[in-house]
Amino acid sequence: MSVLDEIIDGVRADLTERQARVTLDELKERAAKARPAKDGVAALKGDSVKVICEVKRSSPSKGALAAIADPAGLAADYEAGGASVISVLTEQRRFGGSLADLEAVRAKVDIPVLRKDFIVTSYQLWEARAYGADVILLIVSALEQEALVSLIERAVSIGLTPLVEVHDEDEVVRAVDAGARVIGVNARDLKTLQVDRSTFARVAPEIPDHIVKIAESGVRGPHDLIAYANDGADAVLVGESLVTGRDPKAAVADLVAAGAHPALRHGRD
Ligand SMILES: O=C(O)c1ccccc1NCC(=O)[C@H](O)[C@H](O)COP(=O)(O)O
Repeated sequence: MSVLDEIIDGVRADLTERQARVTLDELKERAAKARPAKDGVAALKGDSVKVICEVKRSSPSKGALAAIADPAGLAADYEAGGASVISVLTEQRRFGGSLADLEAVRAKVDIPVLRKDFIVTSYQLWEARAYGADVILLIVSALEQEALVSLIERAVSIGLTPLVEVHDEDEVVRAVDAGARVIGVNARDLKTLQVDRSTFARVAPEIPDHIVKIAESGVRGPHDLIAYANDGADAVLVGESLVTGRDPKAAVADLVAAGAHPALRHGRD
């Protein structure tokens, strides 16, 4: 069984427990009272390369990364540094996240918030909206095509922007066929957990021009953002280097400044 399979088994077990406590109707009522969702696509487009900053306590590949007692405070620092979107890992067992983290971050920042989790049912989409998310992650390798199509449709219908994650060219075809408008290429192989930054350069050319392209994982600093941007990234998603660094706000500001460099505008206008 792969690491991804193991994670999803745990996600399904936790989901069963939450579904027994909170009905779908209750979630929908809560979602109806939430602030309207912000436009994730608009937040990720523009002249500069955008930065998505992640609240990440631990990971299957590295174990504990950072305690993060105040996820909302960290998110506020990211926003002050110029982040375009905050990513909140809500998976509990392997990443130490929660829906409470999502809710706290949503209450603190004005920019769009991504619920980063392993979404396999529409119940989790309603949870995402009920706790204030604007964007959700759908991982192609974790979903049958029919489920991918239906989750994208349902997400859009309730105002969420789906970020559809791929790892290879075949998954790009599936994501595009399913109607993705935002595609993230994850450099981390979810079976081996190895990060290969060259994945984006190989896979991104297969993504049609009108789709927002995000390079996920392995960004250690501005040099990696610039490399991803030169290979066509509209945005980068950064976790580990921000949560393990000494000054997240300054680190984000450095990334944002690199992403706004006029030299990167070539081919992006
Ligand atoms: O981070 C992991 O070890 C991991 C393992 C299995 C599935 C997903 C995993 N991470 C989720 C992510 O995609 C990253 O948190 C995100 O792209 C940020 O990456 P990084 O900047 O390298 O922390």
